[in-house]
Amino acid sequence: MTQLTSSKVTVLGGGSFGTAVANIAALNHHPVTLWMRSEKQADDILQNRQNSRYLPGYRLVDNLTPSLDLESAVRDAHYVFVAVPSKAFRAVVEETVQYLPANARLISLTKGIEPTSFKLMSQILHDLAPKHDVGVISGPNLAKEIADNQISATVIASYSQALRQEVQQLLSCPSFRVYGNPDIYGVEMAGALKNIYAIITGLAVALGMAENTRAAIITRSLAEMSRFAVRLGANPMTFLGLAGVGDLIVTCSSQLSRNYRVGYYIGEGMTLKQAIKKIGETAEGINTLRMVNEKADELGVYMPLVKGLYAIIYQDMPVKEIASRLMSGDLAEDVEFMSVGM
Ligand SMILES: NC(=O)C1=CN([C@@H]2O[C@H](COP(=O)(O)OP(=O)(O)OC[C@H]3O[C@@H](n4cnc5c(N)ncnc54)[C@H](OP(=O)(O)O)[C@@H]3O)[C@@H](O)[C@H]2O)C=CC1
Ligand SMILES: O=C(CO)COP(=O)(O)O
Repeated sequence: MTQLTSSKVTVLGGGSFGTAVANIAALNHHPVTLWMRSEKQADDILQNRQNSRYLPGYRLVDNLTPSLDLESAVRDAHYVFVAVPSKAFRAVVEETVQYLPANARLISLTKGIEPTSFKLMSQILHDLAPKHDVGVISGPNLAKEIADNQISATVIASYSQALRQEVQQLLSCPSFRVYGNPDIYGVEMAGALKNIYAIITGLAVALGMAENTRAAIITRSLAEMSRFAVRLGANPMTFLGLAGVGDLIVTCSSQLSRNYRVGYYIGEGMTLKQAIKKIGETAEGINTLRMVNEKADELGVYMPLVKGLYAIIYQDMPVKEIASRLMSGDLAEDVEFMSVGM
């Protein structure tokens, strides 16, 4: 692999993950521009070297520069990472493409699915910038732990081997290791789906579930999400890697996960609206749940955990009734992607 020289990196979206990834690239001595829409947050970074709204207490490297001007942020970028929530993704990229240099690589950091089209973020990038190489980063990557330089690993997925290798070099450092995977669809789908199961686990923890229960939920979640994604074309092996089981474990275990906290607060008795307001940041799993529930019906894929959470959140069904339904479904084999248990 050839050594990557200093490259201009731009990250679109100054939330927790955009800021954390921008800081890693800056730590690796690349000049980094972090584009955001809030003047207050940009000033905060310039003056205090921190993003107090999303990553309070973490010092940002000096060669990370905030910007409010999309054109100048993107104009001479080699790598453009997009880290805005999925509901804003298309609009932000639509505005960006007019300024993109011809050889710029586009990489999504977003873990969600576009409503109505059911497109993943890389598919939106392909739609809007068909001549550009596209990639996706996904894995067990809680933003605060990355900002804290805790040892973490992730996956860069792209059909382009050159892009995969470049991004591996761009972001790898002593606390962050980047693996490659050509299965862009599987990696991206895994990142979107695991948010649903984090909500379920958070809810179950708030209701006092035992450790056996958590292990059963996580494992059956993995079977369910793989079954769904494989039906749509993903490689099942991807789900045994960092972007699959890795991200599922961390998001179903940590209070740092916003999706897990949504479930936890609902388990404590809040309404969905109250839980979202309390978190005040992006929790993609809520919208993903609605879309996947509908798509599972359309495709005829068996997804009892998705169905159960949907019934609890959107149809006011009591958790006890859903749990007892899950435990009395048809008995099935364990280790098989198309199994129908739980
Ligand atoms: N946080 C994490 O640990 C991880 C997050 N991700 C994924 O990254 C994506 C982004 O999440 P994250 O950074 O955590 O989210 P946050 O909620 O922390 O921040 C969202 C950011 O997007 C900005 N934004 C929202 N809408 C727009 C818009 N229309 N135009 C411009 N900027 C906009 C917000 O700006 P403003 O402040 O002005 O509203 C804010 O800077 C999500 O899909 C998430 O799943 C992936 C891995 C880890
Ligand atoms: O994707 C994440 C960790 O990999 C972050 O999860 P949340 O969006 O639930 O905080």
